[in-house]
Amino acid sequence: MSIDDQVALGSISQIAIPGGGTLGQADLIRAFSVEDTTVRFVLELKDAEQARAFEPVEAEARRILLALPGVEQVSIVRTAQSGGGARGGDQPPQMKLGRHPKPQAGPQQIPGVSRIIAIGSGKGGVGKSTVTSNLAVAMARAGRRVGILDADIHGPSQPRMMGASGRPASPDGQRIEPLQAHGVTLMSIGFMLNEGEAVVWRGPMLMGAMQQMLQQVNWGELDILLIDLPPGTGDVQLSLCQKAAVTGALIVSTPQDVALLDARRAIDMFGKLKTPVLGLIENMSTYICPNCGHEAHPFGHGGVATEAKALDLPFLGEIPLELEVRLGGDAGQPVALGDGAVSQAYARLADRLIKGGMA
Ligand SMILES: Nc1ncnc2c1ncn2[C@@H]1O[C@H](COP(=O)(O)OP(=O)(O)OP(=O)(O)O)[C@@H](O)[C@H]1O
Repeated sequence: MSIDDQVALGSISQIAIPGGGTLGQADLIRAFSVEDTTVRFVLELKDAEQARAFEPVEAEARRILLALPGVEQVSIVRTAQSGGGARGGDQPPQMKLGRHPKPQAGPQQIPGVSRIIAIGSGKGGVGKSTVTSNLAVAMARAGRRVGILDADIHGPSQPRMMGASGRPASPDGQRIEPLQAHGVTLMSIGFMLNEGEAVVWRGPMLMGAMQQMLQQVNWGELDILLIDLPPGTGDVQLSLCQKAAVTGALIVSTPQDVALLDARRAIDMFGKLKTPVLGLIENMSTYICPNCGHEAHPFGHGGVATEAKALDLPFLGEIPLELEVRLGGDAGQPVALGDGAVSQAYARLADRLIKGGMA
């Protein structure tokens, strides 16, 4: 049965919203679409606080839509990407980051966060940040409560990839309110810096900054927090695994030998830090020419699966090389929001992690 999108939209317009009025009056619904049996839309909200307050509205909308004949799936994403107002505009929050770490007895849990997964790579530029943002979106679409901590101090790219340009607020200078983008709770070390500012923390200062990002951010209730690490095997990885109870690490690599060699070093490092490696992901695997459909393998193919086998680690899947991935990343609209081949590859990856109890 085909679903009339105006009927579907109209069915949720009378839902009462926090602060008075109805969803329809408040004009908060964006990108409403109906495809086959799935209804999708974005609820565009002002900030993290409003995004939280709208949880019951989302639940009610889901309930009403699922009761409509023909609707089998509902995907609602709450975003709060714009700066301004209570979130502190375009200035970094008034909170000093990069102080000396507080003494702590071993790795700590983050209150409310069930699992922490670090995403690492040996080599730079293999797509670790792209995989992080898309995997987060895919898991959010699968109904998980997901956060991203962008800890790539040398080149934080999550704000751009997730399209979050505002600044988090820290009203009391002690706690930080993360942003929301595409249904994902987001904090980046990049939000704490002025544009063009370089980070030169090392050793203890870096450890203090990592501790603050983990413990002083109001993460809320999350099923999973993904941590986008800098490439390689440095201080951030060390700080993270010493400060936080990391459930495990995912390693992203392209299939060619040089990348795999570096990936092996990263795997070795996580072993030394006693952080289990949950599996390997091959990025930029197959390239299918959009014009003629020819399949090519610019970086080789299957190298990561072979490596995983040799190291007796799970191979979690491969992500094709596609122009849409880069365009989506540059535009702040991760390709996993759509329905193409790459989005499906991410949905499979998310499903595998969820079914494996890792997310
Ligand atoms: N599957 C893909 N298809 C096409 N382009 C991709 C793919 N994966 C990543 N890219 C592009 O490759 C570039 C590098 O990706 P990304 O920044 O995610 O890598 P990284 O490993 O996090 O890099 P860094 O070393 O800077 O942390 C980006 O421009 C991204 O859009």
